[in-house]
Amino acid sequence: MSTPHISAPDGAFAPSVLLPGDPLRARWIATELLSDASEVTEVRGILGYTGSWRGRRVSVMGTGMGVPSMNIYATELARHYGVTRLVRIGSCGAIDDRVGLRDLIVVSGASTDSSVNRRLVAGHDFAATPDFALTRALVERAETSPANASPEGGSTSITHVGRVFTSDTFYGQPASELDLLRASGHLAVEMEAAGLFGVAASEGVAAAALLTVSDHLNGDTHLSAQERQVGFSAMAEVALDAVTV
Ligand SMILES: O=P(O)(O)O[C@H]1O[C@H](CO)[C@@H](O)[C@H]1O
Ligand SMILES: O=c1cc[nH]c(=O)[nH]1
Repeated sequence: MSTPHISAPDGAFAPSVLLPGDPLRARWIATELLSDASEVTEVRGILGYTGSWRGRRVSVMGTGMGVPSMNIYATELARHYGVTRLVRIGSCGAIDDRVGLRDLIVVSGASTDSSVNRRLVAGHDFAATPDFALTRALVERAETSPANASPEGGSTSITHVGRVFTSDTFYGQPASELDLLRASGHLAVEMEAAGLFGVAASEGVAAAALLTVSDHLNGDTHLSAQERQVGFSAMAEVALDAVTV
């Protein structure tokens, strides 16, 4: 079987799929972290892989950027491939000064300027929240994962749990809007989490989101490409641990 956007045969995906926005991050995770990984889809360059992590079967696939793209891939995975657990692993731009570069954010809820989820609630505002058990597993793994441990003890990055803002746009958010988001308790901005939580609710599957802070929008600081790779491997290992317990 294939769908308009996924060319994999039946059974090609594991029940749990990690979802980075960047398909090349999916490939990096498959080749560097998974055992026996094989490519299962490549339609439009959105790469998907299935392999194993500590002996448990797991998949990883890119989603592209933005809510509409996430909506397509998450829906097709849940509806046509029997996927029951979807975990976004993405980058984000922090807007709260308590959150630093490289920190992890386990998303507890996502506000959004996207209108997509309103279709689920007759035009009203949808509460875009993740699955509690998956979210708890992410928090526990982030706090104990060897990938996130420093040689001196403790963690290499701080793990935050909180609200983020899913934006339809990467560019052009005025500083006044970021001020409002910060004042109303949002830790960071990104572009897919609320869309994923909406699909999970309508398809009856579990979803969660784990983010690495790649940019700080208050101070205009950014991780280098090399640092992104190291930071993202910690995030990927935490998510792999959380979905394969
Ligand atoms: O790193 P990923 O997962 O792509 O996530 C973030 O990066 C992209 C923007 O550069 C958007 O998709 C945003 O949500
Ligand atoms: O959406 C995003 C992702 C990373 N960094 C940002 O500033 N925004």
